[in-house]
Amino acid sequence: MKVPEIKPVISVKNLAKTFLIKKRLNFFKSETTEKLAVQDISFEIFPGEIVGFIGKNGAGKSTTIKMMTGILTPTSGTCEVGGLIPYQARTENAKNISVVFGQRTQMNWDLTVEDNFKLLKEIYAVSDDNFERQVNLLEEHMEIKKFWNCQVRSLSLGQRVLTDIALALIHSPKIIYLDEPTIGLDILIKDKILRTLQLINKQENVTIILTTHDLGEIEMLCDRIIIIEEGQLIYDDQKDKMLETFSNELTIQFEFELEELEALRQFIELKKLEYQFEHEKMSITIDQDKQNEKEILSELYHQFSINKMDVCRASVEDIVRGIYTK
Ligand SMILES: Nc1ncnc2c1ncn2[C@@H]1O[C@H](COP(=O)(O)OP(=O)(O)OP(=O)(O)O)[C@@H](O)[C@H]1O
Repeated sequence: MKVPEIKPVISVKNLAKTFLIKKRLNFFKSETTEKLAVQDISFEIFPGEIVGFIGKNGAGKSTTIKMMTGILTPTSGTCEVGGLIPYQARTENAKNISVVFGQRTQMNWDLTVEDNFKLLKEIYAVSDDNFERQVNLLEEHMEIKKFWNCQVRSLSLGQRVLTDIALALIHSPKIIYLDEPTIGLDILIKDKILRTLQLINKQENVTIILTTHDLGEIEMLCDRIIIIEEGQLIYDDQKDKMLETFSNELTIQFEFELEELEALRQFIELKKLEYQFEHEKMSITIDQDKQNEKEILSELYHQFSINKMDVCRASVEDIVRGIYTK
């Protein structure tokens, strides 16, 4: 959708996955039930897009991604990634993609970081020149050489995830799937990881598919948001469009003089605004479809002694919370 005339790098059509769950009732009998994890999902992803895949626990995100990476075979529908059917051409597909799980590592714990990089170089048959170029690029952005001679088991969680992401980029994949990459990490390392992903995306045009429950991460990194709910795709659009469409609410927070409380309350009720207050701090919500924000702000300033005013529009988090609870 960034550049519609370019061919999609991922094309998913009417994808569905049903799991068969066998439950033993007694020694002789068992019962098989079906779990429809993904139903009739279709979308296309274009080279260089950063797409946030979100949804509640158990919504079907991982199952969809597992079909895109070739780990699972769909029950029906099709999925094409870089011109390949991932579950039919797993080895070929693996050369074009990388998968990073925040909770798990693809590195060998007993080897050093350097040895893990060299091992993957051999597995993906990366040439010496490309290896050097990529290691230098990753050093520039992620300072991986600091841990070069460390055994993986001695790394902290943050250092390990950072190194895992760097390692995932060593064969210059076209697509990188990240599943909760920054879970449990402190704000500094999280920021470093997200900035590096942004840079890699810009410089190398790597397509990024990110699954996370951290909507701040989505807000910072993603161009586009796909929401999955009970196995179905319920939202797919550019992040900016989502903000534009749904952020018609504006919250104004300010401090006021307590003796003006009653007059202020009358003003707010007359304007039919929603409000909350605690001590001398007031928060009012303006629905821009129904109320004129400029007029209200100007009247507030002229009629009351207002201090420290903040105007906040809805964030991706507010909007998604609204969509989830609909
Ligand atoms: N191998 C499996 N066998 C049976 N059911 C499964 C299997 N894998 C997933 N499911 C079920 O399919 C549904 C979707 O699971 P999935 O892991 O795709 O959700 P998710 O959106 O990734 O959730 P989370 O955010 O918790 O990781 C859930 O009800 C889950 O219990």
